[in-house]
Amino acid sequence: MEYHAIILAAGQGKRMGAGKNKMFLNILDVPVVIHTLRAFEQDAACLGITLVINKAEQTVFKDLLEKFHVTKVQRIVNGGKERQDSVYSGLKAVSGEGIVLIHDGARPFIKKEQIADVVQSAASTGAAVLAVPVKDTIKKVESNKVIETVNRSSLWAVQTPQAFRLPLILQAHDYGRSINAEVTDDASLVELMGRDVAVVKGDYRNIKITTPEDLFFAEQYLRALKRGD
Ligand SMILES: Nc1ccn([C@@H]2O[C@H](COP(=O)(O)OP(=O)(O)OP(=O)(O)O)[C@@H](O)[C@H]2O)c(=O)n1
Ligand SMILES: C[C@](O)(CO)[C@H](O)COP(=O)(O)O
Repeated sequence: MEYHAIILAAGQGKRMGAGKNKMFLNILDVPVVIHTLRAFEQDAACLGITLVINKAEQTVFKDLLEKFHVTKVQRIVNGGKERQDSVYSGLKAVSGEGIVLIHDGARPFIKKEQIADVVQSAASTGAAVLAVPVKDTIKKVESNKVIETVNRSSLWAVQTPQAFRLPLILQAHDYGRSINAEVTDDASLVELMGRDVAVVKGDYRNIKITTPEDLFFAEQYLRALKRGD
């Protein structure tokens, strides 16, 4: 099932503390965002990529795309203040009625098989997310004190890609803006409209590079892959 990919790379990387957009940080000499883009570059089902970046970083990104021979980026659009705004900017640039896949540039280890699974699910249900069951005990905490231990049996950690029929996710983002909803993922907006979102089992290795520790683990993981562990 073919799809169009919107790749988000317009954050500031504040939690990484690198003083720059973490998309430019290297994992084994290749920038995070290039690792991510390669997953879609090498997927024949990907019809094209809309890359969402900060306007001020356009030249740097274009140089990286050329240096690493990324050819599927059809358009580059300016990001927004929040992730939600950046997604909206990307959605407005995509046309058609097919499946659109929204993915964090900060998740470089997505695999073609997982992409195919979530796209296939969205094609039949309209909206689908990758997720993995939570492994830790989750507690609500206030002022360094446990308020509640949450029943873990139905908790899943949601990832990206999230895939949608384009008209549905556009409608959901417009609805979210009409009610000033502030969400941290796109499926939340579909849920706010009372529509179902399918969950597709993902992979724990599809981590989001957020803090320095993630970069360390990413490098070790990639070394192991190269060794064939
Ligand atoms: N205004 C924003 C914020 C985030 N992102 C992208 O959304 C993905 C997930 O966001 P996150 O991991 O939070 O990245 P940052 O916002 O850069 O991180 P931080 O919150 O630590 O600043 C990243 O690929 C990031 O580049 C984006 O395109 N536009
Ligand atoms: C979309 C997401 O990756 C799903 O887990 C997550 O919500 C992004 O959160 P962030 O704070 O913008 O990284």
